[in-house]
Amino acid sequence: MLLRNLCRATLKYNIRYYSVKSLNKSPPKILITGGLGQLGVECAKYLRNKYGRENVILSDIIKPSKEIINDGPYIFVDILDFKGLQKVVVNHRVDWLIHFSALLSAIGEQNVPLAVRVNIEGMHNVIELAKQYKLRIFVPSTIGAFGPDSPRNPTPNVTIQRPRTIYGVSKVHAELLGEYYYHKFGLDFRCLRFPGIISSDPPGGGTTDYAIAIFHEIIRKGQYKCYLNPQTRLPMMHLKDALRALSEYLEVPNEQLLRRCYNVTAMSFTPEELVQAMSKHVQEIKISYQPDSRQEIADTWPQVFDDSEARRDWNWRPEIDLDNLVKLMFDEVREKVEANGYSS
Ligand SMILES: NC(=O)C1=CN([C@@H]2O[C@H](COP(=O)(O)OP(=O)(O)OC[C@H]3O[C@@H](n4cnc5c(N)ncnc54)[C@H](O)[C@@H]3O)[C@@H](O)[C@H]2O)C=CC1
Ligand SMILES: CC(=O)[C@H](N)C(=O)O
Repeated sequence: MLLRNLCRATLKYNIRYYSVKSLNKSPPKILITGGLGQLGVECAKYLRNKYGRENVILSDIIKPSKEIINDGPYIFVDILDFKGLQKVVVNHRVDWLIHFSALLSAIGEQNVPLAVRVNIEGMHNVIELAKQYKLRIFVPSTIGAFGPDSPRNPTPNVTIQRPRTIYGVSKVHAELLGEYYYHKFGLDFRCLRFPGIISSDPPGGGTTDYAIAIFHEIIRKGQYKCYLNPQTRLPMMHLKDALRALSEYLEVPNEQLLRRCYNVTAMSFTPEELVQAMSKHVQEIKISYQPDSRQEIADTWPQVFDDSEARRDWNWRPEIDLDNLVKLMFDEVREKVEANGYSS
């Protein structure tokens, strides 16, 4: 089954790749903002494989490691500096902008003024820039763009959105602004609402982070104190599926898209179910539960995400289920922990 899915994905990928080549189009020049976070580094690797090393420029306001520099082009870009952004787009002849810079849900609640600046003012800058230079712009949204008034199981693509975090508010603002610029100015705005993304890299301060931290803590110490209740169900996806979704979505012809914002997901699980799946790989897991302020956020978010519109319009299909995710995470995190040592 997995093999069949992989073959189907490879075939699809090749067809798309061939279609770009056969039209004799040169690959797009892509700029990723906020690129040194959980998603950006792997996203750059993924897209460099597809479009060429020099065509994907990673940027952030953080000093990069040697590995980042060796991987491909990296530059300083502060999304709050409009002139600086203009200079980069002009000098590097950017075609596509992938806008990752943001403060996530939990960290955003700790510094609301900064979240307003980065998530809302930053969005104003990049969207104006994309309009001025006719860029294709991708902005990720999130399950956090929904709130207590939204249907939670399942949460459809179009429904009530009344989030209670500044992160969610800023993402609804980004979705609406993007759709407005699309209708008003013809801007090629594309947005996927992601669930919690799981990978071995450190997450940026979200509500779904437990599902990453638990692997690091169990491998290092054999125990984990979870900040969510055992029955808190949230939609999730492995990073590999998220990057494939992003990359496939960016290549869909405009006329095929009936929306500019799509829900995508792969699975939903609770901490309890995750522990159960993990227990097939380790002898003993000591887990305790001590809910904190993130529980209140999780209680307002979707439990099951309905991504049927993405499946219908551009054939979105996740490939990694819970058991595969757990296996991948054990392999990836073990490798990291062994490379960096067990104490932290
Ligand atoms: N990780 C997840 O589970 C999900 C992520 N997303 C979205 O995907 C995007 C990327 O997420 P992550 O990589 O997890 O976030 P992250 O928090 O790991 O990385 C965000 C990056 O933004 C950068 N940044 C902050 N202020 C900046 C500024 N003024 N100029 C330029 N860069 C700045 C930070 O240095 C950081 O490297 C975000 O927009 C997030 O909302 C959406 C749903 C799920
Ligand atoms: C789901 C997200 O957007 C993020 N991981 C968060 O928990 O804030």
